[in-house]
Amino acid sequence: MSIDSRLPNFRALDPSARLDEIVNKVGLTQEERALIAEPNALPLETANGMVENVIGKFELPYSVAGYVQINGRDVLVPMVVEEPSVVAAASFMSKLIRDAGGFQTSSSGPIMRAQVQIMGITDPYGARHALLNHRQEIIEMANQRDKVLIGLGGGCRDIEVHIFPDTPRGPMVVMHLIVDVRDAMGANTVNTMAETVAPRVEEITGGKVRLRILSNLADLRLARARVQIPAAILKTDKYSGEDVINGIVDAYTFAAVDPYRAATHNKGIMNGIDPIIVATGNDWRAVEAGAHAYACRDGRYTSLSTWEISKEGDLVGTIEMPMPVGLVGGATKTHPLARLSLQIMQLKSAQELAEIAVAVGLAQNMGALRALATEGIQRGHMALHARNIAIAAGAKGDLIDKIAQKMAAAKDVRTDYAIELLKEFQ
Ligand SMILES: CC(C)(COP(=O)([O-])OP(=O)([O-])OC[C@H]1O[C@@H](n2cnc3c(N)ncnc32)[C@H](O)[C@@H]1OP(=O)([O-])[O-])[C@@H](O)C(=O)NCCC(=O)NCCSC(=O)C[C@@](C)(O)CC(=O)[O-]
Ligand SMILES: NC(=O)C1=CN([C@@H]2O[C@H](COP(=O)(O)OP(=O)(O)OC[C@H]3O[C@@H](n4cnc5c(N)ncnc54)[C@H](OP(=O)(O)O)[C@@H]3O)[C@@H](O)[C@H]2O)C=CC1
Repeated sequence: MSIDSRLPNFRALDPSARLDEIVNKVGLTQEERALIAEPNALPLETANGMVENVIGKFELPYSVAGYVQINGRDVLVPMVVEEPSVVAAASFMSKLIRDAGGFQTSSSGPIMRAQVQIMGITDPYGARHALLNHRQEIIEMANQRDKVLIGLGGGCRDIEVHIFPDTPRGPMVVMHLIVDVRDAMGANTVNTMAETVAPRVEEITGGKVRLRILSNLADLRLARARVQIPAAILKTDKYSGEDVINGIVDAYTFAAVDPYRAATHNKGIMNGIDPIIVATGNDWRAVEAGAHAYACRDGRYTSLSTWEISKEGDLVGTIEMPMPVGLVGGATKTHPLARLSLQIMQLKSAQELAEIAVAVGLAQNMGALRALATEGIQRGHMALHARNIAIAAGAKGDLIDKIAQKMAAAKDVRTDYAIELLKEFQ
């Protein structure tokens, strides 16, 4: 079913009316609606089965970003995040990008690496060749364990052997299993394979296998997004489109050359990505680890995105990064709201989810750079953060927005001012 991801006036509705709009657009049932609306989406019994030492549940806001259009397909994007202005910026930039034709995305196959560390070897180059001579046998052995994955067209595809000839503990050989994990994130899948082949690896090399674990530097599982936006779409009351474009490209260049800035720039990208990873029950630590390791792959930490100016003078943004996410496995099927998030996005494959995540990451990056390079981050962000401050100061009901608006208008968003205003209004 194709949907319309535009959400005009959505922000003006109350949460229940917003939910009705999403239910209607996506065609959710009343039972599914109730899961989002009611406070017990994740039963304690399920939570207790997910992790250890559970004493309760910790809730976060569940939002939907609008206007996202990817390769011509409209997608409503669920986001779970505690930080104000993230969802607003994702929607706003997706709206501008949509007017310019939307996101173009692509991805590599869902390929993960597992590492098998081999110690106690005096002839690491000889061991490498021995392992490569047994390549087919090792692949077949790895594939014996997971019939479901093989049935789905996945499985171990290849091996690589890396050598560290001179470590403080002597020569180290590291064999990689290169595994197509289909629609899973794949950690458990590849870890099982690595443990399965380890005894044979010891026989082949005469060494001692130590670690058998996936690598979170998922550099064979890349997702990409590209946008091209004419200056006319970017102009504001105070800035010409050319000013905005030059500001964004200068801001990107700062991140490209300076790791202190790149860390913040990439945090802005992850502002768009992490909330989708959380909303779908995926492993955000794995995504974060992969992102930052990839940002440093040439030995110098740099930007995960690029911003350039096309021949026509348009702004061109791109992003390419690891995106190890699944539609099955982990908590994706255990957490009822994670299942619903996948349904809201109407996903058919993990690669589609990966592409949506990086597209929203790119939009989020554009939102932050656009604000930073023009009026500054505080106007838009602090106006929304003011509601948090008002709540922290003790405001309830209508007073939250009243106090937040007053602080934003005065450009003075502080808890002590909020407390002062609360006393005035009460
Ligand atoms: C915050 C905005 C979007 C306001 O921007 P604005 O110009 O006030 O927005 P607007 O009122 O003209 O609305 C435009 C659209 O934005 C959306 N929108 C606007 N407001 C809302 C809202 N309340 N609730 C829901 N949606 C909202 C909404 O889609 C709306 O269109 P509509 O659907 O109404 O036709 C803008 O100022 C912005 O994009 N700022 C950047 C915010 C940002 O990056 N936040 C991240 C937190 S800061 C950080 O952690 C990262 C950083 C900055 O350090 C990274 C870095 O340094 O690179
Ligand atoms: N360093 C890290 O990042 C680590 C992360 N983890 C955790 O591992 C979990 C993810 O592991 P993962 O292997 O994805 O999870 P699971 O083991 O839960 O699920 C993967 C399994 O699902 C089955 N499956 C069913 N349908 C499909 C399909 N369409 N595509 C692929 N597989 C399918 C497969 O076989 P079958 O049915 O036979 O199982 C596959 O092995 C996360 O919770 C993560 O936090 C764990 C260790 C380390």
